Amino acid sequence: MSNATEQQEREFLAEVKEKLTLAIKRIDDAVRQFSDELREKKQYIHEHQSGMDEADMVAADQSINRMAFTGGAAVARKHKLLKLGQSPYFGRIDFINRDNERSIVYIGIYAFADQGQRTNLIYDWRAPISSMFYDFELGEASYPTPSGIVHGNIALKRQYKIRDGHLEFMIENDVNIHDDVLQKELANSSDDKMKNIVATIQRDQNAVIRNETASVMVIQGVAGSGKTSIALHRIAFLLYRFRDTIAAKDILIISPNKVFADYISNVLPELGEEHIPEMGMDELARDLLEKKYKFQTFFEQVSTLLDGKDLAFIERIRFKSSADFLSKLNQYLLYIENNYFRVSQLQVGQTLVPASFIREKFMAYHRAPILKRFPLVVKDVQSYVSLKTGQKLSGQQKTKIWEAIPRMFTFNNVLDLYTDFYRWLGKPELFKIDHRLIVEYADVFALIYFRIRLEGLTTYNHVKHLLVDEMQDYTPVHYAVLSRLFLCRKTILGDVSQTVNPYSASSAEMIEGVFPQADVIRLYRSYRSTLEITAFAQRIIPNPNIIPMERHGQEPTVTRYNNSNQELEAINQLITTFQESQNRSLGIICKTTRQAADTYDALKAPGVHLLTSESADFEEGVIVTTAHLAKGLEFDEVIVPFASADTYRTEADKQMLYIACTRAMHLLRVTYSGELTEFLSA
Ligand SMILES: Nc1ncnc2c1ncn2[C@@H]1O[C@H](COP(=O)(O)OP(=O)(O)OP(=O)(O)O)[C@@H](O)[C@H]1O
Repeated sequence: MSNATEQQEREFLAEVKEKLTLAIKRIDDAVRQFSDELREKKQYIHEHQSGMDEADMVAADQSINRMAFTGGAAVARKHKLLKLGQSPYFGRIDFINRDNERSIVYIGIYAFADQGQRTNLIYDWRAPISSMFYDFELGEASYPTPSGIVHGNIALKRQYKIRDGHLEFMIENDVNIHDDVLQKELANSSDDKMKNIVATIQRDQNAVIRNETASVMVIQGVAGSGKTSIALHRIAFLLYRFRDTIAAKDILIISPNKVFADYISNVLPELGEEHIPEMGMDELARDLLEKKYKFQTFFEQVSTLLDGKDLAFIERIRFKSSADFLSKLNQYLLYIENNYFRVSQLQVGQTLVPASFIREKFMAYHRAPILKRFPLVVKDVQSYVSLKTGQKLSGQQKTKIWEAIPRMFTFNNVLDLYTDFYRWLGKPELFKIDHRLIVEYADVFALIYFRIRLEGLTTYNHVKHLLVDEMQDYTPVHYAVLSRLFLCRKTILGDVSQTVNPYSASSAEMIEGVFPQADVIRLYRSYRSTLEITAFAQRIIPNPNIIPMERHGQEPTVTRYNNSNQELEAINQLITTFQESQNRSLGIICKTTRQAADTYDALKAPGVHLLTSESADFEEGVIVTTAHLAKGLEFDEVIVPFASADTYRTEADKQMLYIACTRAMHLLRVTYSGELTEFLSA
């Protein structure tokens, strides 16, 4: 790039910064004025309160609220401008349209306009025109607008890295794009929160982020393909694109655990959006079962699986995770509707209510959940009787009808019907409920499904977009529940290779079976790990379709120690080395909760944290945890201890090992004593 060009760019940056400072000052002045006015107004009301009637008070209140709201919006705007001051923009395209008009489009996290000249100095990355930055190189380009597609040419394309207001570097994209900047971004060390990727969103990712039409979008992406990042950017995009109809509070993220929720909590605020409501699947279950049943959590189910080999337990899980299970549940519901309402004629006083009348009414309410039809049928029977007799019913007669009708149905509570389902199926052994009445995790969503179908549950109508991460962990029954409760658009993402329970994993195809209208997107490029780490993880679970980034680092190591004490000593050494390095996060990822707790106790070094299913935050530094909890997270360095044949034996263990290794961005070390697991010995 010529010196003159660079000079021009530096001048432009200085000008933008100056204008930002001015805009911030204007906001400060306005906020000061607001708060003065607000104070005066309050003072005035206070002094004149006695002379004001109800209407005056309401009007005064409203005007105060309005002022406070405007003041709040000004403060939020200032916050954004301060952020822009740190890094005003990251890209530029010069677009020449068919009328030969040139638009210079600088792109940043938010838009910023020059008030004086009424021009846009910086465009929001989500603006229609900004999409060309991600979608095109130099030459022909186009972008969609509400009034049609605009065609033209990109004459110039640049990328910038501006940090703390200083231009660190600038790249002219004449040939191959993005890669330099992307490489630099990926080489950075990771802290305790997920980062935004607006400056380097890739083309296939951009298509997912900006998709406006899909009612259900299923993203199957390999480890580190940016699924979670993309889903969050998609939310930011939708909030921008549909800002008149969707607000942050209308979105719900269903996340696997609190730590993950904490880990991703930064991305949307960084993009200028408010915090999005979030909920765990277990939390949702607790809500829907209204504390009527106690149940095993998903985390406990996985721990039980990893601890031993209870074949019957596995069999129960396997069956209840199948699409066949869902269809059997549906068949049973149809069966009881047709067979369990055993009507007989009912005598009320002198009147005989014919069985056919009662059945006909029961069937006529086919839109209502079965257990909710009885009160409706009762009302009809009452009307029938009073019409026949020409008299009002006595209290006794009413009671008789209220008791008799529900009794015609074989069962009238959900748990009894659910138990009966297994009898009907001829497999009563598939339902186990322990003496403390704790329901197994595999039954939880089936029970909820029964509640929905038999009793009806209110839907989450206020939610306008649902985001479900780690889709592979949920079964057809989960999705049947979600689709009945959330009638809104959905983004569902995950990776079938990263399941923590191989007996209940769902693929994109299976989810497509539940949502036939879904757009299914597959992502194969992996960004997180160095090529060496990705190649290493491929030895555990090969995926010929994965496309690793051309980013190199140290070859992962597999080291044997004579015993676990020596192994722990070596890990202690590695922690010291890490603490002296530039890297900011180190994950020591074990298979089981017990191993993680023991390792943590044995290490007891300062700055080492234990992450459990109870933890709420993801802390920077050294973290000891399990593969299950580390799923979705990433670390600069990862140590996978105890990788012996004893620890990693089963299919479930293999998955855990894969998840553990794919958490590493730059450095991976595997340690063991005894014999190495067969999953790594090939
Ligand atoms: N376009 C991109 N530019 C810069 N970094 C990216 C890009 N896409 C992904 N990344 C980075 O790759 C890493 C993995 O992203 P993310 O965690 O979203 O992937 P994922 O597919 O959800 O991973 P996993 O399923 O393995 O948990 C993150 O560090 C993210 O910042």
